[in-house]
Amino acid sequence: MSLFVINRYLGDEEDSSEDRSKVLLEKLHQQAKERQLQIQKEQQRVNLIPKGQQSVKLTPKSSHIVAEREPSADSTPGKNEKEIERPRKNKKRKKKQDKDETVELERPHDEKREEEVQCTEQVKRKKVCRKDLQEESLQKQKEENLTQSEKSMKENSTTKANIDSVDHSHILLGDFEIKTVEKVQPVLPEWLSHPNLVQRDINQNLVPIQEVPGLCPEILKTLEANNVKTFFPVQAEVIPAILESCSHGFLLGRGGYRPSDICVSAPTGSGKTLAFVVPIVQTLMDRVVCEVRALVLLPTKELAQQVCKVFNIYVTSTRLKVVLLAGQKSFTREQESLVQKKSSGFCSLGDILVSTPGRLVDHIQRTEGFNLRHLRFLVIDEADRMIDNKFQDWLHHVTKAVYQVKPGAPRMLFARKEPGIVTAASYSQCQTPLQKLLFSATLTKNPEILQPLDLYQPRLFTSTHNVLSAGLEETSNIGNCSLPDGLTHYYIPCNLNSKPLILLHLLLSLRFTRVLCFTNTREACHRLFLLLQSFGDISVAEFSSRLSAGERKKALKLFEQGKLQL
Ligand SMILES: Nc1ncnc2c1ncn2[C@@H]1O[C@H](COP(=O)(O)OP(=O)(O)OP(=O)(O)O)[C@@H](O)[C@H]1O
Repeated sequence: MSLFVINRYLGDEEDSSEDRSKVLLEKLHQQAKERQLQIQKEQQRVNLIPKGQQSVKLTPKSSHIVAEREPSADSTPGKNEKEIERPRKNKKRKKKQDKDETVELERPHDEKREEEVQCTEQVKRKKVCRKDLQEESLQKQKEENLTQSEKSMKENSTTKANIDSVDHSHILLGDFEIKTVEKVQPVLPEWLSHPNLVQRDINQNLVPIQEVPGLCPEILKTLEANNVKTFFPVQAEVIPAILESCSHGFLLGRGGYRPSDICVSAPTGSGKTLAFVVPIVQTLMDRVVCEVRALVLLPTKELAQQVCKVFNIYVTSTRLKVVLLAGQKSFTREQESLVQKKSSGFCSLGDILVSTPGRLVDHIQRTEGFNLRHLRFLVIDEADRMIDNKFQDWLHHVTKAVYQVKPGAPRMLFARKEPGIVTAASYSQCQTPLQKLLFSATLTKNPEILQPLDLYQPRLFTSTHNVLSAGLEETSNIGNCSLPDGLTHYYIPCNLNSKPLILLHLLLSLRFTRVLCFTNTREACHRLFLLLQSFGDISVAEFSSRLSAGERKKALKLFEQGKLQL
């Protein structure tokens, strides 16, 4: 086989005998010898080149050393690797050179020194020469690159202006193009950039309650009984929108579809509370079984109490029950007002829950039989504060409780499934929808902050939109806030120390009455209270979480009665 390969290599493909193969092997040997001789000749030719010429030759670093250094007596094998590589013929010449050097050592010192100086100068010159050559070749390379890039830049007219600014001291690698990049503009989702605009002036844009579509006679009667004859603009817009999403009852969305979530941004005193109380009461008033179907969350006990009071007024002519979970009562008493244990199991005692987030999470975790599986409305009042990081935990617990399946229970009609990707199959499945209603005086327009709420096709109603649109006048906005009518604000620039004195001046000299003064911490509130109380001339009370619920209630009552100045 190997012989066959050799034959092929030599261009002879004929089958051969043993003699023939011997001849071929000899041929091979002959060829190898010739090649070796050629190499030796070449090496000899290289060694015979004069030293001056060797230094001009641009060789790799290691060979520079050989060219620059004269062979010395103390040279170590490591230093003269190249010399070892030379053919043996050179050895004789080397020995001769070594002899010369020993003779050199015996020469007078000055002579030697002079030669050394000459030698170093020579080496320096050689180095400079080599450097010049290197620079020349680099320059050539640069020029070539530049001409190439200039050519391509000429072709591209858009970058022509930038050619002058090119730094010619650098080698250009490849083609380049300098473009001015447009600044990225933030884009709001459609529902935030194009909200439903609501008139701001509540005095001039009142709508008679009979003109608002969708209200049932019972509710109209209750409204009139409570001296509400007209709706404020935000109520006239929001109430019909919520009622429309419940036109097929609370068990199904309109047309069987999941209703849109609703966000309302309107100033303090614009009547937001009634905007969700009225439609919720009307939608749930015909319910058969008592289950928690509406949950209203507020950031503080007092606000929860206030909203609970309004609900209680509007449910009087219905079977609906409202439960307050805000820590006003002991936890056990709240549990008793929430669920009842019967022989058939636990049953809910409330249709509408008004709660603070912390207390609600406590009940979700610790109250046996309490569930949110039938929840239809989730109202988040003071939404900006509620979606603040401090309160974020409640959202996770509420969502978990809403989509929790009763252990061991058979799959019921309208049973709820956690929403996923919208498909034809998920749309055709009947289930009780959960609608989120967000209310705030200063609702954020930052979609990133609203994202955790997972709003479904939301609609925004706002009276704080600062774009001239739909024939509405531009509102008097401060950022995304707007001042309620009849409120004027002033500010007094002062240093920290003079603040209590200025307050005292307003109370004593200008005789301010029924003043609410806000501080940023409860400690600051307590300090200010002690300071003002020590003057004795003004009736002042403290109102913060330092006090018990009873003490706070008492202070609020005195303030309502006008018995407190501050
Ligand atoms: N249609 C109405 N007619 C007469 N009074 C109303 C009407 N709607 C609300 N009010 C009264 O206006 C006052 C302010 O209403 P409400 O507390 O609902 O405002 P709000 O927008 O919720 O304010 P906040 O942002 O402070 O919660 C309340 O005293 C309420 O009774």
